[in-house]
Amino acid sequence: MNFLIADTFTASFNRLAGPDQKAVKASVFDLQMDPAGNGLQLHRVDNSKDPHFWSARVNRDIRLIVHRTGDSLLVAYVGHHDDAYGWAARRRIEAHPRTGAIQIVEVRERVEEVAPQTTFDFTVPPPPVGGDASGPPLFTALDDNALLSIGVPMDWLADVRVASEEGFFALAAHLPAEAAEALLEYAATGRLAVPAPVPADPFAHPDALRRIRPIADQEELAQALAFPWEKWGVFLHPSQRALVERSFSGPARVAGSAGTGKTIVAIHRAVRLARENPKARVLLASFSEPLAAALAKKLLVLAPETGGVVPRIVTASFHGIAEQMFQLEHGVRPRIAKDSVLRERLAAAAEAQNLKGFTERFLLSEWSNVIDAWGLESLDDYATVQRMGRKNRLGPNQRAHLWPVFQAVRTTLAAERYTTWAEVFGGLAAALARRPSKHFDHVLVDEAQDLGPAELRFFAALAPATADGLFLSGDVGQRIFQHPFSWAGLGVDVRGRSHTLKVCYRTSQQIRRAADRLLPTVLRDTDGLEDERRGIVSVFDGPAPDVMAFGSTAAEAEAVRGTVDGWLSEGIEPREIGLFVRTSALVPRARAAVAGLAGEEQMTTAPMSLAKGLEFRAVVVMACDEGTLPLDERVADAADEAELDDIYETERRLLYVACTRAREHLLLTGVTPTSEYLADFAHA
Ligand SMILES: Nc1ncnc2c1ncn2[C@@H]1O[C@H](COP(=O)(O)OP(=O)(O)OP(=O)(O)O)[C@@H](O)[C@H]1O
Repeated sequence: MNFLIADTFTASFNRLAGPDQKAVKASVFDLQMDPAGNGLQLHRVDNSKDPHFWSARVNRDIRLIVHRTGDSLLVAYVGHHDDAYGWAARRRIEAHPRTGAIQIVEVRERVEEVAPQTTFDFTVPPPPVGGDASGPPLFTALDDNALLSIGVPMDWLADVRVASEEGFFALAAHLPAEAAEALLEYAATGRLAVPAPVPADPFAHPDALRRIRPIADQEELAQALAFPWEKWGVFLHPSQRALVERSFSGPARVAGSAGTGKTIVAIHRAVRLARENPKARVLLASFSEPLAAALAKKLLVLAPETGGVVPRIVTASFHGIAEQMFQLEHGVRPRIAKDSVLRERLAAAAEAQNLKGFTERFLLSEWSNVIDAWGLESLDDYATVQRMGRKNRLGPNQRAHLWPVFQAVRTTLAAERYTTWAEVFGGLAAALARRPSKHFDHVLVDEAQDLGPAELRFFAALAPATADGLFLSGDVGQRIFQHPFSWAGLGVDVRGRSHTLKVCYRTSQQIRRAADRLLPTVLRDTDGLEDERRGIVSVFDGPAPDVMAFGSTAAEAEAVRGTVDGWLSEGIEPREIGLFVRTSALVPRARAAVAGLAGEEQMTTAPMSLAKGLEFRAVVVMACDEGTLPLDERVADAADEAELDDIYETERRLLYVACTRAREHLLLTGVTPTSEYLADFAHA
């Protein structure tokens, strides 16, 4: 007997109160042990169009809906008595006649009963569902054949044909996800997804697996029920699953814009690799300590069993793992020169060498991004380095003037036993590359777009040069800390092994679409890999983001406070609210706006650079003022037009990262004159 659970079950289970959940768990475990359902008073749901629905009694009020066919038992839904029966009455579970994937189809006639015919009422979606008197139909060019090929159920063909842009999301909620996504992608790009081949077993279809998962044993069932709100723990998009399961002969990369589940893929992949080889040691690294801690927490969702694979999966920040490896190599921790030390040594060296015409900020940036990042050791190296991303054309004379300053700083730092992160990464890379035996069997790196050259070398040296040795996930559109450089040039060639995720799970369609306007539709990295961002779709919709400009910071604070207060009264928890500003110095402006609101201390207020990897139900991006975004000091330091372009681009990306942390609500505010980016953001 195949025992399966559907995402509709975990979602409904998640909505129940604690004691009911406990009772449901016990019943589901019983059912797994004894699929005949003895003791659960199984009986057929007779007012359903589908004769295979049965209900099981959990307690006086709660009913479990299961679907029995041949030798399969699918746990489909759970709810209070009437709700559970009503759900089953409005559903059929069947293989789609064209794609062959098992679908949970909402029966069309019943939906009409739920949303009765209205003549002209915008509060209830006017039937046909998704149609809208004010907008032209979106899919008239697609005939039944085309609609069936992407998995639109027969019941819904007529509705899709008349759906307008405004009404589409009302309709999408009734469609199987693969059909809704394919239609959204078509609306954005004019391209229709190519259907997957029809498998012999309808439950094995990739689109069926995203909503229905076979459960092999009690352990898997326990895992599936332990964290029902973490849907990703059980149900993956077919494109995510493919990247989790696939074996790559060399370094591989998953790309995709914000919220497409790159981190989720990396975590699943780490667990898959650790499970497959009981001896494998796996490293799962991310940009910062908080992000590494978040990875560790998510790992427990996939592998909650004690013992098991988790102890063999090391989660660490980039710096954290480098520090550990450094200690192993040298027996001491590295003494890292902070920026303040570097700034001071650079200023001293510049004065000693009588260097004129370069700002302190430029010297630090040139040191960090060129001299130190690439480990340059001579004027010859400096004269020929490509200065990728620092496109300014420093002539040979300027470089010759600058070099003695940098050389003096190197000497001073060495004498003081200081080192830098780039030196630590570079030194370790050189040492580890020579080792035949590696510390880890698989290295997975999240937020890889912000790896510097020395860091990339380090991770490449840490990973074995075998299949599935190195896996990187990241989004070029979110690169905010590093200048671009060629990965292939450093031996990490992911061409042919790079895949882009296109379904956004985090951010509503409205917010994502607005944020996407901040970036070009196609991003190309230095190795020529293209990231096409037009066909991205979000799986849910919500209110459009708001953009507001004010005459003073006081007026801005008042409006932000009003909006946040509104969110709180809607039931959004304070910890689900984030306020971001361009710099740390502006954080007090955000704090002042929420001062005195209930739970203000639980709200995140931070500079945008710390927003990466996080997510909130509601986000405010404040202080988007002219001079702040892009940041005047950075702009003033640009050596030429090309470098200015680069600064404008990274500043845009910072805003993109901050905005895409929002799931449902987003507000952008500034004091007039506001940041020029707000206009890009607001224009449709
Ligand atoms: N298959 C899935 N089912 C349900 N939710 C998912 C799925 N995949 C991802 N998510 C959710 O989508 C959100 C974004 O996922 P994740 O953080 O992995 O995206 P990301 O691509 O790494 O984002 P970013 O680039 O912005 O850091 C998370 O809340 C995650 O739980």
